[in-house]
Amino acid sequence: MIRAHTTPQVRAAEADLLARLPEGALMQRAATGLGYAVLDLLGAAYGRRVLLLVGSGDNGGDALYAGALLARRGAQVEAWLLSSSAHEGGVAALRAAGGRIGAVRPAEFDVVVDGIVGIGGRGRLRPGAVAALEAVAGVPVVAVDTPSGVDVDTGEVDGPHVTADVTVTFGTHKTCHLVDPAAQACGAVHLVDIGLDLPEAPVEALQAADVAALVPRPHLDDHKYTRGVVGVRAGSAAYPGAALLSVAGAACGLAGMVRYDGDPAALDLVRAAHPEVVGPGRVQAWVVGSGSDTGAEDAVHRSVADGVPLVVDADALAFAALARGRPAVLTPHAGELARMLDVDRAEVEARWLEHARLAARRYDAVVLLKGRHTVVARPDGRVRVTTTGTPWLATAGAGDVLGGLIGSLLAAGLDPFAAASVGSWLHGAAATLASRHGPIVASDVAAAVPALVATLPTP
Ligand SMILES: NC(=O)C1=CN([C@@H]2O[C@H](COP(=O)(O)OP(=O)(O)OC[C@H]3O[C@@H](n4cnc5c(N)ncnc54)[C@H](OP(=O)(O)O)[C@@H]3O)[C@@H](O)[C@H]2O)[C@@H](O)CC1
Ligand SMILES: Nc1ncnc2c1ncn2[C@@H]1O[C@H](COP(=O)(O)OP(=O)(O)O)[C@@H](O)[C@H]1O
Ligand SMILES: [K+]
Repeated sequence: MIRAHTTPQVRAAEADLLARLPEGALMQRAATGLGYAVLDLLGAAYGRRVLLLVGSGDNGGDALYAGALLARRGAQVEAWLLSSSAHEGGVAALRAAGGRIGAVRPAEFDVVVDGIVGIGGRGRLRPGAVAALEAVAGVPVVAVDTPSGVDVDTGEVDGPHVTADVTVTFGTHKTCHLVDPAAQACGAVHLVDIGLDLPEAPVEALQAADVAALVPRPHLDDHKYTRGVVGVRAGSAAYPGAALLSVAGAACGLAGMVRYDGDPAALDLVRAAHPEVVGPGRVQAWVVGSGSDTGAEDAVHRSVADGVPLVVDADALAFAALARGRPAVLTPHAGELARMLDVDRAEVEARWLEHARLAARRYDAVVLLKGRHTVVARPDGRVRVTTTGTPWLATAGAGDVLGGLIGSLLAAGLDPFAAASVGSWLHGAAATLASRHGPIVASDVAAAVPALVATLPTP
């Protein structure tokens, strides 16, 4: 599991550790990890030209000590101090190692180390820092802890900021490493363990081993009904394709059986494509809404009346309030969530975390906000971010497959938060598997799920 802690949590853990360690030891751990990460990116130190952008705080201190490490290995290291003060020990260490402090010609560097500001940043980047970023445009950047200019604890971005190739963070991930738009500014994120003892994290991201432990697997004595039956109320005469794709997601083999309860003409198409699918009957979870057209409200009503967990997608999201307080997963994209909350889509896309949490609280259900890094929020504010996937997944019908997949996990007995986050992880990873860097369509994603599940580590 990747865990993202808040700045106050990190500060508290840092204070605890600082009290037990010799002075400066924590920064040395951070700077050493940073120095080796820069070395990795450069391939070698000797003769390489490194520019440090140094702010007044400990973030700049990390950059200076890492610069000293690189200078001792033969790199030409220069520091551009952006503030009237800088970490004194770091400045002395860089000087002692042969690094230079002062006037720089930015175009000539192999890498820029962004030590402008880390978890101590407040508000927009100052003009001096913005000018420095403009001067080094085009040079690869390693960000220290966080890309300067992004909001560390929300993942929001308001104004100029660093766009890094690599971000080296310390002790734990922060929200900005997972949640867009800030996550897009991080590049590859490397975590350096500095020994912090941290509490439970409010934001996390499942990894393959976590999914392997959560994904339902049949027991020796299972039969199809004990594995769970998922029902699909999606598609209509106008949109039969939505029925096919929702069923394709539900019929990836993770539940024991799939029922289709919708338009008769769509049922014929569903049966032709998925002969194993049966008609209406008792289920352990419903998937409602995609392509339901005018039938969405009735479908939500009947599914809620059944008392089993449900996925509410697409057309049915307009009636999501009917599922309030039920075990439910609502699966809007940004435009749909904007309508559910009566705000502009741009507001949702600027503040993913805030809006996913707000909707989860307001609808008293798990809300899965679809995007590049999908955000899954519980009513109590706990969040999982999906980091699997590929931009090729932005294709019509991909959301229908996701709804069906999550429904099958609900039917198999996962709670809504687990079903949504595991389903989203599998969906993204299946898309990557199917795509192999090339185009895919929604049905390819569903077709790749069984092979993907087979590659998961055995828990
Ligand atoms: N926590 C840990 O466990 C460990 C933490 N470590 C490291 O410490 C870092 C945190 O250091 P920190 O607390 O000194 O704050 P930091 O991010 O350097 O910034 C503060 C200074 O920036 C300035 N400034 C503020 N806003 C600004 C803006 N918008 N635009 C421009 N400047 C701005 C402001 O300056 P001032 O207002 O004084 O001019 C303020 O003094 C952390 O990210 C990690 O790298 C590791 O070494 C070891 C383990
Ligand atoms: N840029 C992107 N990178 C990765 N995944 C994306 C990106 N854009 C969208 N997605 C994913 O693609 C899917 C699109 O679903 P949705 O918007 O509901 O489409 P549709 O309604 O056509 O099915 C979602 O799972 C979403 O998370
Ligand atoms: K930084």
